[in-house]
Amino acid sequence: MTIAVVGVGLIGGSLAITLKENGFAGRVIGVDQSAANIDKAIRRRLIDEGLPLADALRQAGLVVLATPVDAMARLLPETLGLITPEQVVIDVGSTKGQLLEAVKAHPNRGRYVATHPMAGTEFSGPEAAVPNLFDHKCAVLVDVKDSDADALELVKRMYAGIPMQLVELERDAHDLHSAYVSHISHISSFALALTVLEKERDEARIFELASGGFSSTVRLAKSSPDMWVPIFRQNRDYVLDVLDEHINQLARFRSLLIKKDFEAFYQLIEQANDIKRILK
Ligand SMILES: NC(=O)c1ccc[n+]([C@@H]2O[C@H](COP(=O)([O-])OP(=O)(O)OC[C@H]3O[C@@H](n4cnc5c(N)ncnc54)[C@H](O)[C@@H]3O)[C@@H](O)[C@H]2O)c1
Ligand SMILES: O=C(O)C(=O)C[C@]1(C(=O)O)C=C[C@@H](O)C=C1
Repeated sequence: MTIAVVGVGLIGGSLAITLKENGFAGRVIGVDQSAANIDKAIRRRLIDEGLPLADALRQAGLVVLATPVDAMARLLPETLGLITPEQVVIDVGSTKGQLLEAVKAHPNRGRYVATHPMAGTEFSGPEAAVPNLFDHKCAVLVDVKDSDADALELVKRMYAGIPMQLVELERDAHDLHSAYVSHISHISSFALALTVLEKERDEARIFELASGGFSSTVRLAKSSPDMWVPIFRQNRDYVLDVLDEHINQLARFRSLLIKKDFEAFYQLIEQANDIKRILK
């Protein structure tokens, strides 16, 4: 099968190379607003060639939208307007509500399957793409009742073959749980990086003293604003909901420190340790 990947960055590039290596894709055409990224993707053999969207759509059985989510909201209706009834379109975006709203009445809505592979890194662009990124992670399929049965079957086969575990969610549940489990961690890490950069003016000390603790909690702060600002714009309400709770929790630690109530501090850490039950 020929696949068109629109947005040949970390996720589009990683999916392209994964599907070529496992034989699902015979040929991958890249589409990207950045000619430099197309060149890099060809040089890294993530894609076979680069073409404009309309040309790529004439050849691809499956189209993967892998741009930031704001660009997707424009590209998805355009792409659905250009395909035949045999072609299938998916997106890999981190938010779903606005995207699904944008195509709810589209005559080709059934050819589209909304997906979210729950795997990634803090890096972006084709240089960051790797083949094993998705192995044994979870792929969320959203509002599957609105997709044609054959389109859904193809997309399930694609993800299951990687292999990934499939989870089905409605759009609101997807955006709420993504805010709670994924999006808040990024704000927390951006804020931590800003905190340390503000307080520790001696950058050499950051480099010397940073060990696993700081590095692991600040890793996500390296993530690109090009990807994350559109996510926060689209998922603002659920992110605000969980951010308020996060600020409350920070305030609890602050208040106990001020009161020198280290017994309660101990209990709070024990409560936090409960996360070990879920994530080993
Ligand atoms: N990074 C992650 O951890 C992760 C994980 C799962 C899903 N996602 C989602 O995957 C999508 C891509 O993220 P990424 O990390 O691969 O980003 P990226 O920055 O690595 O790649 C995005 C690519 O899209 C291109 N692009 C941007 N606007 C375009 C447009 N209008 N037309 C054509 N190309 C365009 C860019 O030039 C770039 O090559 C996002 O929607 C993101 O929410 C990201
Ligand atoms: O591990 C990372 O670096 C990620 O940011 C991946 C991550 C996440 O786990 O929050 C980020 C956004 C996605 O939509 C899915 C996965």
